[in-house]
Amino acid sequence: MTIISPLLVVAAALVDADGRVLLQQRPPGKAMAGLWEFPGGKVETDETPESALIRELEEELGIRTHASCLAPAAFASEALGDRHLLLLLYVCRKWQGLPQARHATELKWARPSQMYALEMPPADLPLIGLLDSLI
Ligand SMILES: Nc1nc2c([nH]c(=O)n2[C@@H]2O[C@H](COP(=O)(O)OP(=O)(O)OP(=O)(O)O)[C@@H](O)[C@H]2O)c(=O)[nH]1
Repeated sequence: MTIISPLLVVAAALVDADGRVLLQQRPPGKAMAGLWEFPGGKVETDETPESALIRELEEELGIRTHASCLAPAAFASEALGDRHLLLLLYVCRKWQGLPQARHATELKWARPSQMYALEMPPADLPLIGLLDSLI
């Protein structure tokens, strides 16, 4: 039997006062370039999922938040090349700073209903409806 090692990724649905969610566009040169995704990234050794997400939000957007502001919301489980992606999605409504695209090509605020018209990674598609029922 082949053991597929899971790739643990954390991501945030940052929700604004109008119920819109921040998406970022993956830059050229990265896998899935051009697709719109939730900010986040891989959980590194010795990190908790929450500390990894706090680090990624600071690196990618220049915003600061706290573990108490990260509400576990949904997860996705999807084959990704020779790995298996486990993506943990948190809802976050409270952060400090104005999100800036430090790594992404562009940022966009979108309601879940608008996400169906955007190109997003396959793992994210089941998350859209779940998010819609949560925010
Ligand atoms: N951040 C994020 N990653 C996602 C989403 N959906 C999804 O399939 N992924 C996948 O999860 C993996 C996250 O890796 P990444 O490359 O963004 O992570 P990272 O910031 O640690 O990048 P690095 O490897 O350049 O250091 C990628 O394979 C990415 O395609 C999503 O909504 N947000």
